Amino acid sequence: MTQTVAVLGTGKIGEALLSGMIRGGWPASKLLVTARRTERAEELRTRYGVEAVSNAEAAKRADTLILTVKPQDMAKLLDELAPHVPADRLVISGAAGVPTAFFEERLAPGTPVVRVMTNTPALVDEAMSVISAGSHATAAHLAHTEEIFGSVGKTLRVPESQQDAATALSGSGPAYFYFLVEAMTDAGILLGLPRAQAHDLIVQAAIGAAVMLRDSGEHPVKLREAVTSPAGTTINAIVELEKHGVRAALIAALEAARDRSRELASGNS
Ligand SMILES: NC(=O)C1=CN([C@@H]2O[C@H](COP(=O)(O)OP(=O)(O)OC[C@H]3O[C@@H](n4cnc5c(N)ncnc54)[C@H](OP(=O)(O)O)[C@@H]3O)[C@@H](O)[C@H]2O)C=CC1
Ligand SMILES: O=C(O)[C@@H]1CCC=N1
Repeated sequence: MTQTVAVLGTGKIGEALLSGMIRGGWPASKLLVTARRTERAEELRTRYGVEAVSNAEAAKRADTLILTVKPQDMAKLLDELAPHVPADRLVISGAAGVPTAFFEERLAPGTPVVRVMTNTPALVDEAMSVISAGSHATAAHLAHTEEIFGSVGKTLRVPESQQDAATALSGSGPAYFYFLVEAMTDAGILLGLPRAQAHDLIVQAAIGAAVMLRDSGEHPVKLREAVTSPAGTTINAIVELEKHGVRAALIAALEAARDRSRELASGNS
C-alpha cells in the first residue's frame, strides 16, 4: 500500500515536488500539504486535489514528512512539530545548509532523517536531487526517498559532508545558466538582433550543448575544441572570456555559495 507523504511548507520547491509526484502517478489521496497562509492552502487544494492540513496533523497522519521551508524557518517549524512526530516517521529535509543533526537534536531519539538538495528543474522532471542519510536513516529510508524524488528527475547519494558543495553546484546551479543566458541575450542585442530571436538562439544553443554533454560521453574540452576552428570566430570569444577571468569568477562564485550553505547550518542565520 502506498504510504502517506506530507509536504510541509509547500512553496516553490514543495510544490514542484508535489506536482511531480502527482504526474508520476502518486495518488492525491496519499498526499498531504501544509502552508502558512490559508489562501496558499486553498490554492494547493484546488490545483492538485490534495488535502491541506496543519503541521501537527500532517505529523500525526503521514508516514513521511518532507520539510521544504526556508532554512531560517526550520527551527520554528520543528518546535511546532516535535511533540507530534512519532520516532518511526521518516523526516526528509529539503533545506539548504541545515544538517541532519539539527533535526535529530530536536526530534524524538532515533527518528530517521534524510537530507535532500534538489533543484527547480523538478518542475519539468529534470531535477537532480542529492541525498544523504542522517545517523538513524536505513537503506530502506534512502530507497523510499529516491522513489519520491525520482518522480522529478535524477537522484544521487553523497556523504553528508559533500552536501554544501552539492548545493553550490546543483541546488543553485540552474541560476548560473539563467544568468549566462540573460548576459548572452544582451550580447545579441548589442550585435543588432531582436531580443526574442537572440533569446531563442541562445536557449537552443544551451539545450543542444546540454544534450551533447549528457549523451555524447565526450569531455567538455573535446566538445569545445570541435567548435573552435583555427583562426575562426570562437577562439576570439574564448580569449575574451579568459582575459576577463570568467573561469576564476565561476570557481569563486561556487565557493561563495558553498560557504553560504555552511553558514545556514544553524538554521537561523
Ligand atoms: N528555490 C530553489 O531553487 C531551491 C530551494 N531549496 C530549499 O527549499 C526550501 C524552500 O525554498 P523555496 O521553495 O524556494 O521557498 P518558498 O518560500 O517558496 O517556500 C517555503 C514555504 O514554506 C512556507 N512556510 C514557512 N514556514 C511555515 C510553517 N511554519 N508552516 C507551514 N508553511 C511554512 C512559506 O510560507 P509563505 O508563503 O507564507 O512564506 C513558503 O510557502 C529552502 O529550504 C531552500 O533552501 C532547495 C533547492 C533549490
Ligand atoms: O538560494 C538558495 O538558498 C536555494 C538553495 C539552493 C537553491 N536555492
